[in-house]
Amino acid sequence: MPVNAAHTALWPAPHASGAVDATVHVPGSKSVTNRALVLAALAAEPGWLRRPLRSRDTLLMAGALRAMGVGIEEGVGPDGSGEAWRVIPSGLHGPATVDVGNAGTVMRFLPPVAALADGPIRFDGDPRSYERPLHGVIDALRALGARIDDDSRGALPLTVHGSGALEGGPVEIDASSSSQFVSALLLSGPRFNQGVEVRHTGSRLPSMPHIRMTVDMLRSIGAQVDTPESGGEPNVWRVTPGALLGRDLTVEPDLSNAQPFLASALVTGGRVVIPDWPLRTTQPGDKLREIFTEMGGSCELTDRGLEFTGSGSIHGIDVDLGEVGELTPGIAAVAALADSPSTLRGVAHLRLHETDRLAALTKEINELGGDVTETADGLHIRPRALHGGVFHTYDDHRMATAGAIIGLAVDDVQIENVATTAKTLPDFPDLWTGMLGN
Ligand SMILES: O=C(O)C1=C[C@@H](OP(=O)(O)O)[C@@H](O)[C@H](O)C1
Ligand SMILES: C=C(OP(=O)(O)O)C(=O)O
Repeated sequence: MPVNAAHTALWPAPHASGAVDATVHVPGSKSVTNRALVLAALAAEPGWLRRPLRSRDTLLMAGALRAMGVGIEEGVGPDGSGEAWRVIPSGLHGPATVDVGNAGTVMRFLPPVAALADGPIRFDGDPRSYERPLHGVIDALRALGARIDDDSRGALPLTVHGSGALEGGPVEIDASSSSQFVSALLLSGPRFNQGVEVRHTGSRLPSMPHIRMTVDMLRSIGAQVDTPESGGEPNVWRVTPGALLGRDLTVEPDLSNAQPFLASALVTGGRVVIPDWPLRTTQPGDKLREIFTEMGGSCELTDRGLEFTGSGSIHGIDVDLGEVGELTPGIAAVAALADSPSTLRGVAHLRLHETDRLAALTKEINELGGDVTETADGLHIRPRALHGGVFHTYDDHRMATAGAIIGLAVDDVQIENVATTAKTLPDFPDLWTGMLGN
């Protein structure tokens, strides 16, 4: 394989010379953008998506839907303001090839869409995508009537032989390795002949806010969804078949990508404002208001956005992150700089994320002089004086931002392949140096 210069490049993580005081406009949510694209593509009429995130994961989603026949055009929204995509649904068809990259949302949300297309849709992606769990989606689709060739591995690469429709109906899955299995089946459910009834049979289910996001977004375009929270059975979600409306949706800022900026206020005893922080949201990043407050900050939602202030001290935390697993790398980075130990629990499934995040965080923080140990389902972090060195990212955007957080407080930290932040936040290096006033 040719050596990719971007991969080996080292980015000197800026050291903060004083308390940060900045307003940071964080681009749109990956999870909202990719759900909105799928739902708009399945709708009965065109829709608008304003302020969509433009990053590797969302451009892969848009490219895949275009390959299946969906129109996604650049434009300004109906009110004339802001960048927007106009999504024009059409008869989904193959043959087509989908590159999922290493995007969980693309590899899991699109096979059910492909089952509704007419013709074969081939799915392939980065080497890591072959290792990420997909069996829940594949097995469920087969049980619901789809034909899939996957070389019996239950993983990528695979081909979905769509026949233009899917019977649907009740299905059992074990989604303990990824909530995205549930979201994937629910998102396409309104277009299955019988809708879908998903029953999760595993002992635990991570990332519940992301399932709530799926349900909320389905309901907002006219789908009928019964959930455990709306009086249904525990662990059962039911989507009624029906047409989806074309919507005009403005994407919220990505609150998980706001994390490193908020962390900078904690680490430097400074203040950061994130404009357009939603008052009500299903994004897991909203939990940062609570977690980072417990770790020593304070926050206030004002008409300027979320104003977050660090006190100058960082406290350790004992917290179950099972609902908000994608926040783990950033919390681990802050915890490594705290005045007391931390225990992060409930995140065993992170071993199958972009990289094995528990192993990667342990190794990289320890190589800077830290004292982190892996547990069965998380990390113990005992803060120690850290020193500079190379912080490897393993093609994981959240490892890169975690390293940048540590670099604020520790001299001479170099981030290998900071360009991997393009997965969800291509502007990260510029936003980071801009925030620091460089
Ligand atoms: O549905 C989504 O948009 C996501 C769900 C979560 O996945 P897992 O349940 O696999 O952790 C999360 O970690 C990921 O970043 C985004
Ligand atoms: C786990 C993540 O992404 P994905 O959507 O690829 O699962 C993440 O963004 O932290």
